[in-house]
Amino acid sequence: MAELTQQAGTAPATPVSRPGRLRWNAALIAGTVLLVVTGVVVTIAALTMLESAEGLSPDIAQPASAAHWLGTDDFGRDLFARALVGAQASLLMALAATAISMTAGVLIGTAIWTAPRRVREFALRIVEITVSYPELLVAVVLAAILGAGRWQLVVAVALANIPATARLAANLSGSIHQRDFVTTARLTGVPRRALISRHLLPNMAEPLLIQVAAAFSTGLVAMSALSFVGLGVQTPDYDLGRLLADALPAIYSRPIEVVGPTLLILVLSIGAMLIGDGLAAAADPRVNRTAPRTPPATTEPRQRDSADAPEPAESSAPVQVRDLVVRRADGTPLVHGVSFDIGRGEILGVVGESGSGKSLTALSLSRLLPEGLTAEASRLRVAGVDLLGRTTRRELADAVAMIYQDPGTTFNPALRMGSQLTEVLRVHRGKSAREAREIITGLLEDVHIVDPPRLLRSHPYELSGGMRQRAMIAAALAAEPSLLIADEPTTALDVTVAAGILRELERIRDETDTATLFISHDLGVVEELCDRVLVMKDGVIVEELSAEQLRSGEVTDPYTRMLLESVPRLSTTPGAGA
Ligand SMILES: Nc1ncnc2c1ncn2[C@@H]1O[C@H](COP(=O)(O)OP(=O)(O)OP(=O)(O)O)[C@@H](O)[C@H]1O
Repeated sequence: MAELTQQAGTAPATPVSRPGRLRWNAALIAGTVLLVVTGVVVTIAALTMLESAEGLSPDIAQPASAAHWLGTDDFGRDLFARALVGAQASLLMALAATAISMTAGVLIGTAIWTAPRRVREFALRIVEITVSYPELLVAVVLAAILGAGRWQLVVAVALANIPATARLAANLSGSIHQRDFVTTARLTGVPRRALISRHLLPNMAEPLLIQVAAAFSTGLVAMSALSFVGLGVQTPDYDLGRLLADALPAIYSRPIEVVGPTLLILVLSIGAMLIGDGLAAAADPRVNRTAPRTPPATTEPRQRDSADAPEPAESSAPVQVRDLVVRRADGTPLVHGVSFDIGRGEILGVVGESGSGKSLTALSLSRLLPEGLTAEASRLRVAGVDLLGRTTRRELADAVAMIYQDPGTTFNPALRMGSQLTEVLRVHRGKSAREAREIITGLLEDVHIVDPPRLLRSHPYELSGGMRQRAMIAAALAAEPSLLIADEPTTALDVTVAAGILRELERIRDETDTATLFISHDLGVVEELCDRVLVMKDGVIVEELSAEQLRSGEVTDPYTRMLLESVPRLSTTPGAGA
């Protein structure tokens, strides 16, 4: 098996998003140097030049000279020192406003995405409405309400900046929410706080850093503007805006008075903008890649009114599905009354063309139907858990585990594999981190990972597609699920790697009691792997076959026959195919 020899650290077969590694570029370096140098200079100035900046002296209204680089004002205060000290005040206020607006905005934005659907839609609308008002206008109104003063100014500008950050955070959460690793985390019952701190925030870091730079730059300019028009810092305090306002009356007679504050506003805001541009340029475009097929929602299937349906036959199978119907919000059925069982240690294949309802059937069993879709059935059970009633996250996690098509989206790119793979054991089984690592190491060995400790130390992007898919299988087995749903688990893998994954599924069938629902387009794979096969078309099961019937071509439905005929076969008969 080709991928077994591939160790962590080699090039991945299927690249996944790779957050966190900052790639420096000219804009980022220039912006950082500009801001850091200015920050250091103004901080030193605030500590050492306070007397020249604020002490009265007889040298009033002096022109620029070696002693006073920008001259002095009408009270004999050194304008260069005042500009530097004022810049420090502006810098600190802009940092405070940025910290407040970013914290509040990110909390609001991520909370919106973990809220119930109606609350979320309402909150998103409110955010959209508030974003439509220009920030500066909102800051002016708030500053007028709060009154003049340093902290009032900080609060006004911070509040005005919150909607933009909240919208960005909500949009980012929305897109990350749809990725498989978040779906998995929800399926395994990861608490909401951990979902936000472990899975959402680390994957939003890059765009949020860019937003920090933008919020700082616009905040600094807004504060300076408000102080300039008299709504911010008041005499005797001063910031850059206040210094500009003080210089205004003498703008024609002594224009040099505006030079210091103007230059410092420019330097600080350009520094922040360069950092923002640099971060945007450095951002790995793959970070925002989303390849979700199954947006999460814990839609609870409804008990179907089965007055005219026949009484379901008693069955001891761990997975029992009767009369499953999945509908759109407008009532249109997408899956029409599907029924099947899966026995212990049995692999049931589901085949059919794209859109035939395979995934929706599987997602009904894991309660992860996309929003807007509802499921009804007269029976929907996995290992005694009635999915038509109320179930806890833990019951669901014990009952069902999923392996997805694209191992590149299955794991959170920001976390090491060890932390993710042990999550279900720590969350559900109450295992200590050490116990969880031991168990998962054993499971990784079972799925033929050569060096489990090394894999546990790696980030997902350091692994090949085959290794990630094996790790996904190990994580799924950690929950000891009664039902394993494998939704086209080999589609994104090359043939050799795919063969290894199929062998793992066979091994699970042979060595455990786990029932497997194996979804595939590929009838060739299904006839090799599965014990039984359901053929779906337009949301209906058109035929159910044993693997033997499929192999020998004993099919009755024309659609199945057509699918069979489309499977390429190698003939070993001499002369055949010539
Ligand atoms: N969120 C949704 N809203 C509305 N219709 C949907 C939604 N998800 C799927 N459908 C529709 O339901 C039908 C069945 O989709 P499903 O994803 O189950 O098909 P599938 O057989 O798994 O296809 P594929 O092999 O391409 O994954 C399709 O017609 C699809 O367009």
